[in-house]
Amino acid sequence: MDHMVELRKVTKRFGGFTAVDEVDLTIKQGEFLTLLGPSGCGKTTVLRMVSGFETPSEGSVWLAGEDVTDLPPYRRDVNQVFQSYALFPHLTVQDNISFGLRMRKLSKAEVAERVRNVIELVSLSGMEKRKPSQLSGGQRQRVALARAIVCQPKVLLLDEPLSALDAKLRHAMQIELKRLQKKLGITFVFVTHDQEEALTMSDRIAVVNKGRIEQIGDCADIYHSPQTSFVANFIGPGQYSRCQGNRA
Ligand SMILES: Nc1ncnc2c1ncn2[C@@H]1O[C@H](COP(=O)(O)OP(=O)(O)OP(=O)(O)O)[C@@H](O)[C@H]1O
Repeated sequence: MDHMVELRKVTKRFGGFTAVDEVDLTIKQGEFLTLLGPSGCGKTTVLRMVSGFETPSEGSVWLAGEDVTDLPPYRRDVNQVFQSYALFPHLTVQDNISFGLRMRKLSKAEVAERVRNVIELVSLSGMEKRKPSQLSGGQRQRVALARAIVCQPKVLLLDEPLSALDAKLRHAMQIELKRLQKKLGITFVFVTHDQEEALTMSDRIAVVNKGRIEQIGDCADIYHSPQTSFVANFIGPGQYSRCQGNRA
């Protein structure tokens, strides 16, 4: 199945307010797709309809060719990394990461093996017994990421996952995250309001404004051929070097 995530004419209203307005979006298997737009434009609401925490007012949501519009979150093969990380403070790194697997009733040996692999993948070896309070921001972010990928979801949703990090660490994690995504082949739907971050990481970018997708395309499309004045102004000059780094 080439189309991993599909939104068909999805609208979400909160009372009389339309937060998401007839959005059509198709995301390919293994793609890194970023929803980019200013605060309040509807990015998180789109993500929440993919995860199932929000139900569309109109339209349908499809995952791997299946209409999941009416399925609850736990029946969807997606996982999410939150801005706040949402780690359990009383559990060690190891136990935070294995939590979801233990709920799935896998054998102890299999859980241990998967956790070991993923800890190595996100460079947290040696930190297994620490609690979140004994970690730096970047290390906590890695735990959150490890916890999300250890269950091997088909789709990973990331809502501003790097926004709590300082600029230097943030840039390092952008590169790291992109590398991991390619290696794992998981479809990523990434939310940010940061143009530079979107250009650095994405295969394609959907620019969102007032609940609508204004334009969707790869970095070069968005940067060189903005189709609306909103896209042109929002992307702004001077960001293209990021994009070229990404294409290498
Ligand atoms: N449960 C809700 N009830 C009422 N309005 C809501 C609800 N959730 C979101 N909204 C409104 O819908 C709009 C889109 O919100 P959303 O969180 O999707 O934006 P966003 O683009 O993710 O913004 P940010 O970058 O600030 O997180 C906002 O105006 C918000 O106030």
